[in-house]
Amino acid sequence: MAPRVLVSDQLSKTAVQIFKDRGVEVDYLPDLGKDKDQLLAVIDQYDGLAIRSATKVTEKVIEAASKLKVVGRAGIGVDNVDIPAASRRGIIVMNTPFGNSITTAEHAIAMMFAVARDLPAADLSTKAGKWEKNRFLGVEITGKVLGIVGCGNIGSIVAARATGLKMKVVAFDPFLSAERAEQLGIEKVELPELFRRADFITLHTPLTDKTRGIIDAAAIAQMKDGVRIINCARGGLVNEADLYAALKSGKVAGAGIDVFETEPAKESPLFSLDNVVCTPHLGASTEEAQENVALQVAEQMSDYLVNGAVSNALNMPSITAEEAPILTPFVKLAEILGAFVGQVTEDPIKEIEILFDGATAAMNTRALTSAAIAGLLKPLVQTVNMVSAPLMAKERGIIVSEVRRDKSGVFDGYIKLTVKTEKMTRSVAGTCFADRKPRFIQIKDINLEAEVGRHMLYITNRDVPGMIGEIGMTCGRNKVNIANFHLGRDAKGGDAIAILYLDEAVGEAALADIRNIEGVGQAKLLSFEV
Ligand SMILES: NC(=O)c1ccc[n+]([C@@H]2O[C@H](COP(=O)([O-])OP(=O)(O)OC[C@H]3O[C@@H](n4cnc5c(N)ncnc54)[C@H](O)[C@@H]3O)[C@@H](O)[C@H]2O)c1
Ligand SMILES: O=C(O)[C@H](O)COP(=O)(O)O
Repeated sequence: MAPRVLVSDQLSKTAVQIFKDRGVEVDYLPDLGKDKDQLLAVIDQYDGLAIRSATKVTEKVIEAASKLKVVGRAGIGVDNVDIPAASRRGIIVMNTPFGNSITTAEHAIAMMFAVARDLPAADLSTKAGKWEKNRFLGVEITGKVLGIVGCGNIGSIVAARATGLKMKVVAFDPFLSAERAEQLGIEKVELPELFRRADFITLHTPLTDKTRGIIDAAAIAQMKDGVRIINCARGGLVNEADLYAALKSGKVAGAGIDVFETEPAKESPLFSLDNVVCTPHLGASTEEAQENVALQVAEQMSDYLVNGAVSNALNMPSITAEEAPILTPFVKLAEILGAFVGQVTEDPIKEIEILFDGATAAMNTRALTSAAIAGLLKPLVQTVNMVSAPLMAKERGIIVSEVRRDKSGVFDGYIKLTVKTEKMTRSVAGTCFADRKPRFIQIKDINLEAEVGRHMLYITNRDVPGMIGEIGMTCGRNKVNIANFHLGRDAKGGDAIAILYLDEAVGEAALADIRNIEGVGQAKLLSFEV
């Protein structure tokens, strides 16, 4: 059945055409996202949800979305999506990190000019027939210091535009390297210095616990008298009450505000001030940006729903369309290795080490690791998948580590999973041959070669004569047909394992009979999604 997507925000119709062209059914209901009850009522019908900022993807929406696999944000900010809740349910959240950056940077620059020259107030006054030539005395931006808080995609574009306008740019961003600052022709400074030196301040950070209220009364007190502040990033970065007070007192000469603490912002004390220019979250609203983000989100979501390719996901490693076919059998293998240890290990797992040998070391190991953890946790949490697995492992305090190494044996590449509990360490290794089918190649450091079946019996035993016959006869007596029987041992007469691929699952009685065979240690029925 074709996957089905709901577009619940005002996206360009380009998205609809792309979904259709890619074989995805699509319902275009661009106002539905504003009505949370309606969204809750229909969301269980969809595999994908394409949104902008008006749709709030809350934990409640995610709980109701029984089929949902992907949320696609046509834009950058995902603060309207409960990502931890989505991750827990294995739903990928993706955005389009670059599609509207230029447009938003241009809006910040437009705001700066509008504030510097009182354009909206002058426009209103002129249209009212007042011709107040003496009322509006602006400031030049040439030669002024622009302080950029947050110098990522948008902040960097603003920096480039501002230096072109002959401003002196200083920036505060903990992740801005000295080389990048030099490349941009700007000065990297700490926040207090930026506050002290800037004539204009523009914000381009996400809203996080650290950035909330980054512009408040205490910050404003450190600024130059007559500073002008622009916020085209997120409401909440600026404490609006503190900004209002500073605008009233004249400490802040003007502000350009595109985003508000509460949106839609239908009322605000800021609206009463002439020296504030407000827009209704229009940063990304140009024809070009909206085409870009709609096209990109529809392609990314279709790629995922149709081919399993993942790009720009915020809660899962990327898998490109090119690597998806090569990676898929190894994702399955990693999941099966995880499922093996998850089923045979009875004590709580403390640590997981995933060794990527040879060709597998050059693959997308983050995706493979996620798949291995997902397989391992499945016996405990049925709903876990590659998206939710790393978070769930973390929540359970399991330490995960990856090791990559050059080809070390006869196989071109293999994956080995080792888990540690309080009491023991257990490992399993596997590979995929040219037929793309997963095989176990080592269990508990004992070499063997076993295909993976839906139902398997895992037996540890002493290496004594007659064991194969005993196990075979016991299965036969219990009417269990063996499709394949693989053996391995560490030394003659030492520890051995048998792994049997069965036509159907064995019952408890048969398992008890096998456990009663002289020399058998563990006997466990395993099942794999193959
Ligand atoms: N108004 C709009 O319509 C509109 C449009 C697009 C984006 N946005 C918003 O603009 C913001 C920036 O977007 P972007 O694409 O440039 O994001 P980005 O991730 O590329 O850049 C954000 C930068 O902020 C920096 N940062 C994080 N915490 C910081 C802190 N405490 N102090 C200083 N810097 C910090 C990061 O290191 C990063 O470099 C986002 O909040 C996004 O949602 C708004
Ligand atoms: O984060 C973003 O991309 C912007 O805030 C744009 O939001 P919008 O798509 O709702 O205009």
